[in-house]
Amino acid sequence: MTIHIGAKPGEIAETVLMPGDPLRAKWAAETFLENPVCVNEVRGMLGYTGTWRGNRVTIHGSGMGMPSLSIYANELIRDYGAKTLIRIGSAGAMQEKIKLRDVVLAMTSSTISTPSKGFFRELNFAPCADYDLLEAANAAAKSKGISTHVGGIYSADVFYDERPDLNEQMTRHGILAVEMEAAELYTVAARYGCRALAVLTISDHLLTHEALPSEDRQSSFSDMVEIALEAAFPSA
Ligand SMILES: O=P(O)(O)O[C@H]1O[C@H](CO)[C@@H](O)[C@H]1O
Ligand SMILES: O=c1cc[nH]c(=O)[nH]1
Repeated sequence: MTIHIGAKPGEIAETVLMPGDPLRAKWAAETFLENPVCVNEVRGMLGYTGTWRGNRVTIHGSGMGMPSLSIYANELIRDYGAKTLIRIGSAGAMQEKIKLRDVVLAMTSSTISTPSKGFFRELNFAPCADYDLLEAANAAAKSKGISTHVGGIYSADVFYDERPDLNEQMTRHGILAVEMEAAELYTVAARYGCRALAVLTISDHLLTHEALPSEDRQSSFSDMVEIALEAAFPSA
């Protein structure tokens, strides 16, 4: 057990899928895993371990924002031995060509700040995805015919953004989408020699102001869960 995770030693798999929403962890585990067992309920941050095509997988919530994700990623890696961490999140599109329900694979993520910024000091560390995971996820998405975009995203610290000028610059520089966790996931994974990727579903559009109705969100997330599992276990 750790301060934030109640799982016993051995109850967390080396491969962990991390949605922001703990109820998405429950839904994904019950929908995609065989024999899912709840291994964490501390603070309502649900985590489940089961198998997918014979491979052990944990699906564990990260909470919203980089400080929350950082707590869970650190404990999953340092205390439970997680080696591959794949975020399965929602994101807001920042390019016209990207549509609702499209999938974005984050090659890298720009930020104003991450919880790791303090010790990087003057260095602008460039968080990046694990290449093998990225390539496998792209192949899985293509084989399913899912509309997918690969490139840079923005991990924001705030959901209610007061900097339209900054968003304009990111759109201008090709940033695909905004979410709130990937940069810290990539940074913590890099620190401990782990593999990480963010697979994102577009839930709303910053340019067109369209949004998925809340009742459609969960069903629209199936593609990204399947892509994440196939990326983690490409030969399964
Ligand atoms: O759908 P999740 O994974 O929570 O991700 C996105 O949704 C939340 C904001 O509504 C933030 O966590 C953002 O990154
Ligand atoms: O962080 C997020 C997630 C979805 N949509 C947004 O605009 N921001």
